[in-house]
Amino acid sequence: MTGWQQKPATALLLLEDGTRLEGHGIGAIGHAAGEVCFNTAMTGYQEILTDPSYAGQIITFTFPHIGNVGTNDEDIETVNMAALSGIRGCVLRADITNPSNYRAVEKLDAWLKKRNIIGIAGVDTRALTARIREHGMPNGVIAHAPDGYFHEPSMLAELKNFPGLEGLDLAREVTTAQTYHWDQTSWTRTEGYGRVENPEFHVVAIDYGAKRNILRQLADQGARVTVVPATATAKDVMSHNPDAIFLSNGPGDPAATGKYAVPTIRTLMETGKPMFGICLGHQLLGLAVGGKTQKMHQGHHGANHPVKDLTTGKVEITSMNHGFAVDTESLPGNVKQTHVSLFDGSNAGLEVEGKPIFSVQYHPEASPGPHDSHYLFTRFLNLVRAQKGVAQVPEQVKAGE
Ligand SMILES: NC(=O)CC[C@H](N)C(=O)O
Repeated sequence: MTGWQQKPATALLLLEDGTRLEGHGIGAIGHAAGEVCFNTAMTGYQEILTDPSYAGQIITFTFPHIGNVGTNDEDIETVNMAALSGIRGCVLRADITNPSNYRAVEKLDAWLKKRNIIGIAGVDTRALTARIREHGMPNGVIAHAPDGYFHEPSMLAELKNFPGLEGLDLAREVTTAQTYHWDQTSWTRTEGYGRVENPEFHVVAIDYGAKRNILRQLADQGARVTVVPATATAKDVMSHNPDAIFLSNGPGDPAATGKYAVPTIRTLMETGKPMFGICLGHQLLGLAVGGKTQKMHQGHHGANHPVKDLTTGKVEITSMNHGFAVDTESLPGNVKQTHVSLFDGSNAGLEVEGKPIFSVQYHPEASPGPHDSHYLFTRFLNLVRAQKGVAQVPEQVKAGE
C-alpha cells in the first residue's frame, strides 16, 4: 500500500445511518450529497466517472487501484460536458499513484479537480460494499478539506436536503439543450471503430443522458444519428423523418422522467418505426407499455453481470449500471420478457409482440465492459433493413472484440 493510514484525514464520508468514514481528499474541494452505490468493474473508471447515468450518485469502486492508468481525452462517455457535474463523488481504496499508460495525459486527481468531482481515498471499500449489500444504497455526503477541518453541520444539512433518487427526474438536467447530429469522425476513438461515410439509415436518439459509445455504435452500424433533447415531443422526433427511434440510458428515477417521456414514447410506438431502448430507455419503454418500475436494493453496477437470453438460452456477460428495474410481473400480456439477470432474476429485456420494438436493461455498448451484446445494435438496424427490404447483416461479434 502507499502509506495512506499514516496521513491525517482530509476527506470524510458520512452516511445517513451515522456511519463515518475518514480518508484523504482527492479531486475537488468542498462537499456534496448523493446516493452511495458500488461498482465492481475492474477497468474503465474514466468511462464510469463520465457516464451521465451516475448523476446524483457517489460511486464506490470495489477495485482497489483506481487511477493507475491516468486519464485521457478519449475515454469520456458524456456527450454533453455539463452533465459531468451530475456525479457527486467517488470513494477509493488505495491512493492514486502516478499513471502508467501510454495514453495517459493527466493524473486522475487533477482530472477530478478540474471537473469539480470530490473524492475520498483510503477507505475500506470492502466494508462499505458489504454494508450496501446488506442494507441497500444509503444517501451520504462526501467532503474534501485539505486543512482537515470539516464543517459537519453544513455537511449534515446538505445530506438532509438531498431528496434521494426516488422521484427524481435527472434526465432533464443532463440531456442536450439542443438537437444535434452525431459526428462520428470527431468522436471516434483512434482505433477499433469504423467510420460511416455513407450512412444507410437515419436514427433519432432521444437523449436522457446518452453515453457516447451508444451513438458511436449506432453510427458504426450504418446510421446517421440525430440526437434530440429528453423533452422532445413525438412531433419533434417525427419532424426529422427517422427510420428508427432510439431511447437512451440516463440518470434518476424512470417514473419521474416518465411523466413527460411516456406520452412521447406511446405516440412514437404507434408510428410503426423500429424502436430500441437501453437502461433508462428500457425502463421508460416498460412504463410506456403499462408496466411498473421499482427501486432496487443494491442495484447492479459492474462489468461482469450474467444475463440469459430467454429466446436462445444463451448467456451474455454484460455491463450494468442501474438502481431501478422493470417489475416483470407488471408487464402486460403483449409484452414478452426476453432477458433475465442471472444474479437476482430481475428483468433485463423486453419485446413488444407484433411490433419492431425491444429494449435491454444492460449496456450492450459496454464502455466499460465485455462486448458480448454488441449484436443488439445489428438487431436494431436489421429491423429497419427488414422494413426497407434491404438484406440483413448477420448478428455477430466483430473480429477483435
Ligand atoms: N444506466 C441507466 O440508464 C440507469 C437508469 C436509471 N437511472 C437507474 O438507475 O436504474
